[in-house]
Amino acid sequence: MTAEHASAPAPRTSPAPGTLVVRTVAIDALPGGPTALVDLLPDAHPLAWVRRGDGIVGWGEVARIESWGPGRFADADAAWRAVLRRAVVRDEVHLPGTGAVAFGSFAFDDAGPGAADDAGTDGPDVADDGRPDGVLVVPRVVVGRRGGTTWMTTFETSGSLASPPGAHVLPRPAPVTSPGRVVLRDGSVAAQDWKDLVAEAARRIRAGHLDKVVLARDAVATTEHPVDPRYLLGRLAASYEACWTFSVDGMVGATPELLVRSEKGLVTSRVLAGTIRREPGAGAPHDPALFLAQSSKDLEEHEYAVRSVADALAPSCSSMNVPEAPFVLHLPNVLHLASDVTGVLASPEDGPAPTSLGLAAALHPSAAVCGTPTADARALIREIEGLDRARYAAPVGWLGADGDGEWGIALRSCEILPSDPLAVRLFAGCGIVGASDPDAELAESEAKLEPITGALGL
Ligand SMILES: C=C(O[C@H]1C=CC=C(C(=O)O)[C@@H]1O)C(=O)O
Repeated sequence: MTAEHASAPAPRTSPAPGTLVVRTVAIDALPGGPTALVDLLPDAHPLAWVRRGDGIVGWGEVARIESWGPGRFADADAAWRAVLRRAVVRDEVHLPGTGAVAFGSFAFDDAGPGAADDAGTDGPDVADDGRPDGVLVVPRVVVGRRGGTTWMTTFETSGSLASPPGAHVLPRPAPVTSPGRVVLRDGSVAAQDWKDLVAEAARRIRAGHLDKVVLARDAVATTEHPVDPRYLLGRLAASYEACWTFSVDGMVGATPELLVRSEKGLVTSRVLAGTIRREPGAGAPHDPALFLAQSSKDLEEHEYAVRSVADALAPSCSSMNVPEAPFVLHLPNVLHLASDVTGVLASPEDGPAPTSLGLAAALHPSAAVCGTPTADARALIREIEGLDRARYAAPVGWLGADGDGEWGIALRSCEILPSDPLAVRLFAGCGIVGASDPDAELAESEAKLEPITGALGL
């Protein structure tokens, strides 16, 4: 069913769906290591969803689905199913990520391009570029690996299943290029001014207007040479193995937060909120993990995030497991409080179960990136943040033909601006509660920028 929204343009599939011939075959094992898949990617528009060396990468584009506004998820989901109705698929491997898949990236906000400009944003001109609020890219070639199995999927608009996959031989991509000298500057809101926003948000929370809000900031990196996304991907995949390294339509990053995975009826979400820097400097606690696990401010932030995920998943699940206490996730830059929420997808009597993208839509925006209550937090973000979040903090991932898939929250990420290949916009946000300290939050946001600044060579 296509969602209808008066102000948003209708979704678009280009080229218009014809018959798609999809074929997956097993191929020889790749070398081991976390970058084996991303090392295959060509420089133009690489697609990636990789963790610990497994996952899928893709290139080329056989179809693109674009959607806008509040219906961006449902419209994209419906358009994907329309593509699949005309697809002929032969899958000789049958693993998650084999057969027909599309890579997707969505905007954080419902309001569409320009929303933050109305709030007086003074950043780079990225909002009114006419870009869609959601995109699903159907590649020409996918290579995937899971456990010991490696496969290739080809997508063709002509040909037959009898013919061998057109690109059975793995490509030898052009050498990865360095961005050269990189200069980082403040984005929409100067770092020092951002602390005032944090103080204002904490004041409103203490005054009882809301419980929690996540405030984000951006920074802009300008580079000497055009940014080769693979330069970032290789470094992120090697350094942040516990994260999902992604690249979809110019959005590149390594997120530690899995919004939802739906696989054969099992739903999983890794919820993160509550953070301590790895090297917080003088006066730091002797054992940061213990400090974090006992920090009432961080436990409060975390509890809101877990609750929002559990509440959003509950209507779609017949049973759920919500851990009583979080564990501490260790990353090279920060430690997080983390909870893995799992559920069994219910089979509704009145129609199909939601796809992974439908579940992502129900979960977005969780309290890990927005706040509690959601509507109040969103309103405060729009009022004071002064930032067009674009696709930061929104679902990014992949969707399969059976609706299974994985969607991360696009954190620890950057947007390679289509309008300027020498500019990259980086994002980081922090959960604010009544006890939040502006200096500590600014330092935390700097630590959250590190995956991308490090990948850029800064
Ligand atoms: C919003 C971000 O992180 C979220 C995820 C983990 C921990 C968070 C925190 O402790 O504030 C944030 O909720 C970000 O990295 O930009």
